[in-house]
Amino acid sequence: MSQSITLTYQKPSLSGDIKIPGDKSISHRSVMFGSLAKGRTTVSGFLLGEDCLSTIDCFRKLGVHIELDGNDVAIESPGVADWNEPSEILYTGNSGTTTRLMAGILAGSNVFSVMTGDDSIAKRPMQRVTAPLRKMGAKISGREDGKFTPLAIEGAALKAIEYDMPVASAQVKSAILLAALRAEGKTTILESVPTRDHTERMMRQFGLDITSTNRKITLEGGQELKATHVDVPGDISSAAFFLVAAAIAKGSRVTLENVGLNPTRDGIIEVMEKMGADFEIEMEDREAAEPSGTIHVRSSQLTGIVIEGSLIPRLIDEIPVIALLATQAKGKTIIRDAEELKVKETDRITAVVETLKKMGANIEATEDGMIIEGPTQLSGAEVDSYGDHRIGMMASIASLITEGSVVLNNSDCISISYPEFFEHLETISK
Ligand SMILES: O=C(O)C1=C[C@@H](OP(=O)(O)O)[C@@H](O)[C@H](O)C1
Ligand SMILES: C=C(OP(=O)(O)O)C(=O)O
Repeated sequence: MSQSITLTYQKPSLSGDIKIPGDKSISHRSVMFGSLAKGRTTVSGFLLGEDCLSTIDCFRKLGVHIELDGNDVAIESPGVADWNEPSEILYTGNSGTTTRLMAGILAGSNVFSVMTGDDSIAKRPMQRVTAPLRKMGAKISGREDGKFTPLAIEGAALKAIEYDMPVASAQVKSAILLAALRAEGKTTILESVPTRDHTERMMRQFGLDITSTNRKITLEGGQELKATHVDVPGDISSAAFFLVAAAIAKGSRVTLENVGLNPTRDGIIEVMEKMGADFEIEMEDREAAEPSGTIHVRSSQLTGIVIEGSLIPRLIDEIPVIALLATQAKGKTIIRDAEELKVKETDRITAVVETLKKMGANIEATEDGMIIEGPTQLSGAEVDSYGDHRIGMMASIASLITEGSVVLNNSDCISISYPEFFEHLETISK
């Protein structure tokens, strides 16, 4: 039952405050770590997006007791060594993070399990995790020899590896680190480009000894996790939609509270700065595992820039909405080194270019990104989310500045990462 919505705005000036909901990456990890640790872990600020609910569902099937009370979660776990062998298939829905991190967790567990997800997950590459996990001794079988879901994983005794990452991916790094926890010996991971470090930070929060210097991460297997409390900050990838909205809708002034500002995730801030956006950041001045703050943003004149190299992993999920931002910047914006976009929920290079072209943008796809020339007055159009939450939200934000309505088909997928999105859009566009 896919929904279609018509978005009609008279080019409003946006104003008001939004409290950004919990970070998706950190919410997933809070339930994973809380389930690995024996005892009671509590979480506040948890994201109630469908992807994170898929993670909860998987651990419930493994015998972990998980209670939700609004954005608070209480996890009571017997510890990884005493999970139940699930009688049902672990369904990971639309979530790449759940599927890949669970592969690492299940590889070193004591249970046999089968994991599968939706049609989008079925197309996403899994060899990037199954190959290194097999090197560690994991017993994994799967479609096309483990290239795709479904994956069947028989928990096994693992050994440490040294792994030079062939792709810049926090999901791959995290899957290996989670398996390394249960492996004999010291695992070393080498990253050529740094990726989000939420797993490393949370490992420390749960009392583990992990070192990370010069893109080399090491973890000794066999360490015990200590159950704790996790405070999840807001998701900068969700805030990105409203940062861009306020930057491009003339006369806007918007405050975004509770924005996670981990330096491995804040590439969009660097982009906005270079483009000449008008914003201020107030950092939350308390000790926390993950930094966060409030961002005040106003509309301004923007200039096109080049976005490439080590900046890409720091803003990979924000590229759809950054492409929209670039349609309103003067001159050329070039996004390169972003071929990973092709293996997200959909091929995001094609989806972004087709969607913005329908609205009249001057945008072309390249092998590893896109080139956008602005500024362009966008026009209303009928578009599709491609079943991808980030494409659906990008198109919805575009409707704030289009001449005429945007009809968005398949809008329901937005609840994957941001169930309150339309409510928040209403709040600032009234
Ligand atoms: O580790 C994570 O939580 C994530 C890592 C990124 O994926 P890759 O590891 O595939 O780059 C990102 O795109 C995804 O939304 C979440
Ligand atoms: C790519 C994303 O998530 P995942 O890989 O977890 O499906 C995303 O949220 O943009």
